[in-house]
Amino acid sequence: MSTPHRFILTLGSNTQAEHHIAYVQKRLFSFGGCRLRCSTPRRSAPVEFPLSSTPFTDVVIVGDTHDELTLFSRKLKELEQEAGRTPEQRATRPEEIPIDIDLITWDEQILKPRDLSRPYLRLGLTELGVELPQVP
Ligand SMILES: Nc1ncnc2c1ncn2[C@@H]1O[C@H](COP(=O)(O)OP(=O)(O)OP(=O)(O)O)[C@@H](O)[C@H]1O
Ligand SMILES: Nc1nc2c(c(=O)[nH]1)N=C(CO)CN2
Repeated sequence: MSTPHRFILTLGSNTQAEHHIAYVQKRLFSFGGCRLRCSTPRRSAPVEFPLSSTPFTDVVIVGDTHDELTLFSRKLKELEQEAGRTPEQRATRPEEIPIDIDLITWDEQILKPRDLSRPYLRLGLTELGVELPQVP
């Protein structure tokens, strides 16, 4: 079998966070051929989010999968919608984030450079003993 791809992702929620994060974690664990390790959920003030001052809860997940990037990204987008982040919800209540799934890295690629300095990501990675890929 091919070498698996290694990823780091974050789950963030500012609305019924415990419920939405638990739901998405359970669904992620049911993805075939995907190994995961999760940080403890952490609450913190919103970063770069002018729409609301409600705290976010975030979980950092590291894992590997035999899926290719396009398929894995599509599964995450579908899961986001299944968990309540539908186009309708985004349009009508943009200040509510039931769940935001952000794929931060894929093997050595940084997909979301903007998120790298966020404290919730740093703290979760430290807890998991994982370093970010080095930018050349
Ligand atoms: N500066 C901002 N001003 C207004 N809304 C923002 C701002 N930053 C984030 N948002 C809102 O937060 C949501 C989550 O941001 P994020 O960058 O994760 O985008 P996304 O829509 O989930 O797309 P992606 O697929 O890139 O993750 C956005 O959809 C937007 O509604
Ligand atoms: N603390 C924190 N701040 C954020 C987060 C997040 O998950 N946690 N997500 C955002 C976009 O969805 C914007 N700001």
